[in-house]
Amino acid sequence: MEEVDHLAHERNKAQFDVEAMKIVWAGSRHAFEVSDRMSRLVASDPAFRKDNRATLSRKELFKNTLRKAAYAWKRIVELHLSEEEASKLRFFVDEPAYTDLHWGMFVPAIKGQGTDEQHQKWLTLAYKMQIIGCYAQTELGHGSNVQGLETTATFDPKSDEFIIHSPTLTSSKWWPGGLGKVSTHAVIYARLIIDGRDHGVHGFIVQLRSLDDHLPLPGITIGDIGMKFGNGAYNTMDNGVLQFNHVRIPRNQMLMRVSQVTREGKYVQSDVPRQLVYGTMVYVRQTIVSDASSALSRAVCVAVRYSAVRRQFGSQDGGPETQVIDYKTQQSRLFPLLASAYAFRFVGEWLKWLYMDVTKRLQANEFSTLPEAHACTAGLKSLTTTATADGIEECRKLCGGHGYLCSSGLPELFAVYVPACTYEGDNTVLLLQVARFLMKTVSQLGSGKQLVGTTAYMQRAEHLMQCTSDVRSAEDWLKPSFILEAFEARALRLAVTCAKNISKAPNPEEGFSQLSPDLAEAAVAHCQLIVVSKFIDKIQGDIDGMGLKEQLQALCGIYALSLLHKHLGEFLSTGCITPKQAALANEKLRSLYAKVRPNAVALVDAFNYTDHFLGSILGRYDGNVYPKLYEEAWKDPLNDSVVPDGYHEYVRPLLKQQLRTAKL
Ligand SMILES: CCCCCCCCCCCCCCCCCCCCCC(=O)SCCNC(=O)CCNC(=O)[C@H](O)C(C)(C)COP(=O)(O)OP(=O)(O)OC[C@H]1O[C@@H](n2cnc3c(N)ncnc32)[C@H](O)[C@@H]1OP(=O)(O)O
Ligand SMILES: Cc1cc2nc3c(=O)[nH]c(=O)nc-3n(C[C@H](O)[C@H](O)[C@H](O)COP(=O)(O)OP(=O)(O)OC[C@H]3O[C@@H](n4cnc5c(N)ncnc54)[C@H](O)[C@@H]3O)c2cc1C
Repeated sequence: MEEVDHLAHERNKAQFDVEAMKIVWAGSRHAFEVSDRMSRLVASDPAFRKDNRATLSRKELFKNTLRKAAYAWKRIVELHLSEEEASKLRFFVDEPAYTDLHWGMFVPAIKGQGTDEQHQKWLTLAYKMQIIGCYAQTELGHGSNVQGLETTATFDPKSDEFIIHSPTLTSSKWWPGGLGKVSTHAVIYARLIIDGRDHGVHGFIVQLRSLDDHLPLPGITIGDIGMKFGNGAYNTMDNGVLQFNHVRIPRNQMLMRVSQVTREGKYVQSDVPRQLVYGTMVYVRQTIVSDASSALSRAVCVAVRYSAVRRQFGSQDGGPETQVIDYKTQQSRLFPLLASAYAFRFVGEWLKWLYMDVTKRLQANEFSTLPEAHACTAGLKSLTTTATADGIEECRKLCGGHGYLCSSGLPELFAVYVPACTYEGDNTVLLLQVARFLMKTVSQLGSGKQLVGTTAYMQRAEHLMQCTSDVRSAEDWLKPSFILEAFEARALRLAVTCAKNISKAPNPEEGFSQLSPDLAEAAVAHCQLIVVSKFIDKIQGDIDGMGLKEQLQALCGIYALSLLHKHLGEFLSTGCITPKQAALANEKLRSLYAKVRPNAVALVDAFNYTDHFLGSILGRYDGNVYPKLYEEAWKDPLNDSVVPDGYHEYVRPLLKQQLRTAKL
């Protein structure tokens, strides 16, 4: 049967080269080709089927994930895939698994905090998956407060070993992914105790399970922590609980790049800053920002395509009804999310560059950019995951009732995504880290210290503290200099106000605590400025292809001006713009929505997602929604029989009783 493209009329309207945009989205032609090849490989292999996840029991679901992970690894080895290809393959398999923690945290923790000898021994095994590792930091009693962890690693000079112990219930490791049922090893974080003295939290490699029969080693109690939010979703992961009862490990299993314990039990701190113990988190936070653009773009792709298919009201003379994407309210909710997906993509690219830069410097023992890398990764992780989780839920609502069906793909996407606001650092806790960095920076203003990187704008504090915007027409709001100045002035003024108020408190810590809600807002303003400025940088760089720049400029304007609209109170109360200028911004925003409207479907096509990856009937490429929704309903196990299980036990007696009552 000939396939009909129900969205062809939308695609024909596009005013830019979609194929060229696919390359901009992917980052380069090479990245596009790898991504395209891997997505097709996964989509065409029935072993990676995922449409039944919501109906499987936890045990079936988990076993299915084990099968897929093993099969994925087999394909990676058979096809000699590079690291880049393998990680794309994993991405398109689209199912959280223990392998994420093995490759995403266990390996990076050893790489970042281990010595050359430790790399030699452990990475060799880990790269071949001859051991499987996880990252066991969080405990039942402490997650955010890493310094509060209670697990102990006590040095025993007699045997040259550490004794790993969980002294309390709250010291049980709790949450690590891959720990519950699969990992053979873990990097665990514990307090280093030597001769009764506590040297704080350090990382140790500990074997948890036998490599022969997978049973926990003596002294180790281990299991899964139970069902999590949503059907399918993150329940493919075995988040675990772990207790140690005086478990001994050799001294050389402490990760010793940052500090060492000698044979004599002497604690030696190297020149490397202690904060490198937190280095794995910096790495993962950076990857989470790119993941945010993937998750948001996926939800937006579904909502845009479906909004173009769905029609409600407005039929005249028997003509077709209005496509819901033509309602201005739909556009004002949907297009800022489309713009955010692009914005997060570009800031994610930049953050990856920043991370690689700081890593190179660290290798050369140059640590000066570490605080900024920490602030940027923490802040952008917080900003993008909050916006993405909220955005996925908004996309579900944008799809009306059908968005609530699992076959829309959106409920599972939300359930699997929303813990990103908590893991790898609670989003509020991370904003307060950014705020500390900002307060330090503000305190250095006027000291003559050169500010660089993302705080360089504060160098112009004298101007930014008193300037008023020169915007005179709606068109002015498209000029990068006007947008940047408004965002810079708002961020700086919020930060300076916080600093002034803190200085009135009895002491800085008390002041910081009292002001923390305002500080979190100042941190958001600073992070939004980073995203806006990186979007502008991207457009000002080399972008080839018919109409691409115009579309990206429109999206950048929508991203910035919709934020301005959302946070209008801050822009007005800090005196960065006037009410008249706010009205002009709104006027511009409306015209940008109109500009994006004919291109909306093509702008989501540029994500190049296969129907397999999207996993959504509403987001199908061909827009053939209704027949497929109808077909899908009949596949539900509840429709296996016409009369449901339980009818004879529970429904029929009820009906009979009502009949009797009726006769009475
Ligand atoms: C299929 C086949 C496959 C094939 C292969 C294919 C490959 C597949 C690959 C797949 C890939 C998938 C990716 C992974 C998936 C992830 C999944 C999710 C997993 C989630 C994991 C987790 O969930 S894992 C636990 C994370 N748990 C936190 O996230 C705790 C937050 N809590 C803190 O992070 C600290 O506790 C907190 C608050 C800073 C206070 O720290 P604190 O108590 O020490 O107190 P302070 O605030 O005073 O900080 C003292 C000074 O340290 C500075 N500083 C602080 N942090 C710093 C830092 N990171 N770097 C530098 N500097 C830092 C600070 O700026 C201060 O500096 P200064 O003194 O100069 O001011
Ligand atoms: C799906 C999932 C997977 C995970 N995987 C892993 C893993 O692989 N390995 C691992 O080690 N951990 C893992 N974790 C744990 C995760 O890192 C922690 O849950 C996270 O760091 C938050 O810590 P918490 O649970 O202690 O939250 P809490 O700190 O208890 O947060 C509770 C509330 O208190 C607030 N709060 C806390 N401290 C402050 C403060 N100083 N100021 C203001 N407000 C504050 C928070 O904002 C939040 O609203 C995972 C968690 C989840 C949900």
